[in-house]
Amino acid sequence: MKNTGGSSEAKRRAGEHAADLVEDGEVVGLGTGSTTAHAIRALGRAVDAGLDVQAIPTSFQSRQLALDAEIPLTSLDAVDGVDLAIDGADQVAARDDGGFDLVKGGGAAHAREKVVDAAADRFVVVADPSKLVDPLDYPVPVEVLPDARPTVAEAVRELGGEPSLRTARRKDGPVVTENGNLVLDCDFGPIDDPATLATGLSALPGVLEQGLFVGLADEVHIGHADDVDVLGR
Ligand SMILES: O=C[C@H](O)[C@H](O)[C@H](O)COP(=O)(O)O
Repeated sequence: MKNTGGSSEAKRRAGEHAADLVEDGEVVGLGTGSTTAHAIRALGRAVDAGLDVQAIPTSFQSRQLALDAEIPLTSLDAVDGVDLAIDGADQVAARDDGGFDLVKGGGAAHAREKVVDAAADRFVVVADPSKLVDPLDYPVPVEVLPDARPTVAEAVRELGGEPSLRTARRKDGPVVTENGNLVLDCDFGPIDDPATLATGLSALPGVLEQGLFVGLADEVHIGHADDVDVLGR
């Protein structure tokens, strides 16, 4: 379930701005989605011009874009760390401590994204202005083992949410993630305490990963028609 708001020009500016942060010799995490795609293409142009980087993709889509752009690929088990991760978001809310909370997973890639984004020394979110909200109120994607769908759905209701199984547009049946699991989009209405909700969802047996990224992001680059705002520390 994608947050499809925002202009592609704003997304392009945000993505290209973040790609400019990448320095020679760095290991870069490549998020997933339409905004990050602009960053990947821009990084590909920089590689073509001589920049030396290794990238870790977070999905089939970002891997394919990186291959098309001829960006050298690596994996978490082959590097000492990740210098920078660039990733999109379905919603972004500023925190009182200067950080950010996100809802991610509109493309069902949030499990691998969270692993790579959390491993990065610097995690930069790229987004258009429609993604900035207060508070978060986007349905939280919860990736579940197929057998656990009914029990997790019941537990989500007990936490105050309304789960709905994500279905595919061009297939009869559910979306199956790249990890072989299902996705429950869980509508909690306004999320006043993302940290507590994230802890509750992550603790449910059968949940592989949920789409609340609490306090992980270091910066948010918001693209506009003609410039980019950088929010964060
Ligand atoms: O699973 C997908 C990801 O979390 C995306 O980063 C998120 O849905 C934002 O995508 P977009 O930039 O296309 O709005």
